[in-house]
Amino acid sequence: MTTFSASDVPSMTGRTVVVTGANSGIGRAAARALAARDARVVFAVRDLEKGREAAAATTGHIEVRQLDLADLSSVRAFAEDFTEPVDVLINNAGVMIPPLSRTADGFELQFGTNHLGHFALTNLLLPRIRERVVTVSSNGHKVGSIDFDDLNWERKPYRAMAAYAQSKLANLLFTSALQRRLAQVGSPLIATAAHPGMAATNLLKFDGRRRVRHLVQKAAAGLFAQGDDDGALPTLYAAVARIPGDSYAGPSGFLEGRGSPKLVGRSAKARDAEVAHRLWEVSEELTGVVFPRRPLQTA
Ligand SMILES: NC(=O)c1ccc[n+]([C@@H]2O[C@H](COP(=O)([O-])OP(=O)(O)OC[C@H]3O[C@@H](n4cnc5c(N)ncnc54)[C@H](O)[C@@H]3O)[C@@H](O)[C@H]2O)c1
Repeated sequence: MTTFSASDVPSMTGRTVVVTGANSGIGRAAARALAARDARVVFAVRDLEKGREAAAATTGHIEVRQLDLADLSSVRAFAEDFTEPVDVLINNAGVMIPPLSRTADGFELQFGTNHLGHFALTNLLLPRIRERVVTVSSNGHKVGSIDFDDLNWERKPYRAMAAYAQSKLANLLFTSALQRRLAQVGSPLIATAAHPGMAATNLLKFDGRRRVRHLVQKAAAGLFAQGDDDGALPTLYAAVARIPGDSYAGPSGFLEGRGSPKLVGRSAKARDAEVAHRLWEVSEELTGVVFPRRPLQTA
């Protein structure tokens, strides 16, 4: 079995890594580890103030830039301002089981933020990406399915957990479809994915509106969850290890938490190439952002 810890991250001197949601949790821990290996790390954050606070507490070459994944105009503005090369993009930011709410463009918040925001960001940055795109999914993808008839919960009663699971399944389908497209155009870039197991981050923050569910989650997190640094290891592994495109990294320890990261399996639904292709096409329509026609890095 491979063993991998933050000290196995190679020197990142001269490399730029963009981490969405780098002000908190797993993203922050991954960003810290990459900065410690001399990467220039761009904190792509919704709240500039929180981003600056997190950056001030991080040693290394950090830049903070505003990005609201729940607003496509913000995603476009971020990508337009970003004219320099990006070696690794880490699509980490996420929201989990909020009450029904919508993005600026009217998408259900979890599908819109976790999937569509990152879909648009990745495709807009792709001509400047040199190595890989890492997208953070979840074990929760295993109970997810993609409801093409009602992706945004406009017709059926809202079930926040099912919407989270759909968005995390979408993260894996996106990774596979992206990898396929990259290979088709002869690009050496790779798309990988990761999940942290369970980590005690702000994602599990107590929300008075869902008292019982959150108390159960808090208890589970207290018993089983890892800290942010351990939770970030699969992300780091997916970002730097010599692994093939479309790899999915997760933890190997007890209850899939703790322990060295390794490549892990995914649900049958996450391996469905037809669904991945259809989701890609629908995501292009919904966001108005397409796989770039401009030349990508080629082998
Ligand atoms: N913590 C866990 O146990 C766990 C388990 C499985 C998967 N994950 C995944 O890990 C990733 C990181 O989550 P975390 O646990 O570190 O939680 P976290 O709440 O600590 O971090 C989430 C980050 O996403 C950012 N974010 C949310 N909405 C945004 C938006 N509209 N625009 C820009 N940034 C936005 C937040 O500001 C925050 O920085 C998520 O994708 C989550 O689904 C976490």
